Amino acid sequence: MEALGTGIPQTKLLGFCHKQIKQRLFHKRQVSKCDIVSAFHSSDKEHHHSLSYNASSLYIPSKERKYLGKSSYSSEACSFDENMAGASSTTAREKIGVLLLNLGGPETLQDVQPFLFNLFADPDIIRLPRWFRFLQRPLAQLISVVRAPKSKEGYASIGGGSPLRRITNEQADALKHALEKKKLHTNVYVAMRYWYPFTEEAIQQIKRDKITKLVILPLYPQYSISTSGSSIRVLQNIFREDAYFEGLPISIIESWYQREGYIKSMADLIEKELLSFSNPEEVMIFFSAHGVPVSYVEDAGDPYRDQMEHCIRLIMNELKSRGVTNQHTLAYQSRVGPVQWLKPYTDEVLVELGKKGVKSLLAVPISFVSEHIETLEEIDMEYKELALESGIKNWGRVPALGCTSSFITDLADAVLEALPSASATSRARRETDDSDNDFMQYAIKLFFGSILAFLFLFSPKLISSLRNNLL
Ligand SMILES: C=CC1=C(C)c2cc3[nH]c(cc4nc(cc5[nH]c(cc1n2)c(C)c5CCC(=O)O)C(CCC(=O)O)=C4C)c(C)c3C=C
Ligand SMILES: [Fe+2]
Repeated sequence: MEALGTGIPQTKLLGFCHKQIKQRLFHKRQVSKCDIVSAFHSSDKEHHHSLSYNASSLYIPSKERKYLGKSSYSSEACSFDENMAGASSTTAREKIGVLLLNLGGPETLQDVQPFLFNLFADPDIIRLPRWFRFLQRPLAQLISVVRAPKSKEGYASIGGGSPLRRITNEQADALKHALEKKKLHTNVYVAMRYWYPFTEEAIQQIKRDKITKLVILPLYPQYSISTSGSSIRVLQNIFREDAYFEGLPISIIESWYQREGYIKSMADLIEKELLSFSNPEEVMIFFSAHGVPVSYVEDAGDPYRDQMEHCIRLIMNELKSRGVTNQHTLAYQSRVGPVQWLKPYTDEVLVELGKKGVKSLLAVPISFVSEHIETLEEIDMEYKELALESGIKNWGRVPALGCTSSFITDLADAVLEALPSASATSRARRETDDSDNDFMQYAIKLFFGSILAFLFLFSPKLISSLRNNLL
């Protein structure tokens, strides 16, 4: 099993694993055991999992570098009235910021290749062993160029670009208003991981606005190393270099799929969509989650699969309590590259269900709260066609939550609940990575690495295998 065509056994990939993050946080003293447990372990309690910390307490091994195709851009943020004070837990002088984390998407077809470069250059997306990390960017360049034509086709079919920026801005606006209704006046910022507005810009804006307390809210209900984890790592890299952020009380809501408001909002959407079928009780509810490579869960301790399964249990229990007792199933979509991804795969399950005689199916995208290429193209076009070809007669799809008011109100409650636990502690002793400072080791790596990179990148076998797997 190889890691995304690198030729490196997947089982040997190191990356920065979730278990290591937990251990390192423990050893850095500043986060209590209790905080970590609440942040990483799922429970049936109906509150979010949040992690309060001071930025300087976190250890991050690798430097963040990314392609920046444009020289300037503005960060998206809702306006902030400095004189307005918030809810009971804040003081009149406090300036509360909410930072929404999201993936970002190409806005034009020209953006697609550099966007893909940013994505594949992320060490949380292609997880290379330490000694091979210098290959990250050349590999990202190669994979992004090879994959771009296929991705462009997808984006062209949904109007020439991703709707993510627009929808996320609308959600930011709606959240700000929902918080205002609850008497908390905030500035809501958007930080995208792979496209505009980039995380770094949102962070600069927070600093310029002199925010005094920050709640970080990833727009992914379930935690994965590859999504929320990656964005949080970037933030940690920025924060530990900056005295302002080291002193800023911060609370991170790591995952929130188990919140009552979210579960009920999802159940509402499903219930409503079932009614569009002529025989609603016969419809198979088909949850389709974005996949991750199996090694993330089995080797790196990514809680994503557990959280996904738990999330679906909670939604089905909620539906049951409303008298909806349809059959349901979960499958994983959008795999990339030759490695094993979480199973079962959406396309394979659709064919099986067709063979088994399922006639009506309601697809429910479950890992993301906005419409995006994988709902609009992959589910609505590719999977629908496959399902109909496989014998399924009646197809439906639940829309993404977007700005559904019960959902946004619940996110506002999550922010309010997270605020009291935002905390800052004194500057921690920084742990530097010895090997990063060791010039000899670096030179040796570079020498052998260059030879390997040459063999790797210019091998016709590798290039044709990449083409087969990425197109
Ligand atoms: C919870 C959601 C997501 C997980 C987990 C995730 C992991 C993951 N993704 C890739 C590769 C690609 N993802 C792409 C687009 C994309 N991914 C998500 C969400 C998750 N990804 C979203 C919302 C989007 C769409 C953004 C948009 O523009 O609308 C793409 C680009 C599109 C394409 O070419 O298919 C790639 C590539 C990996 C490798 C991965 C886990 C390791
Ligand atoms: Fe993805």
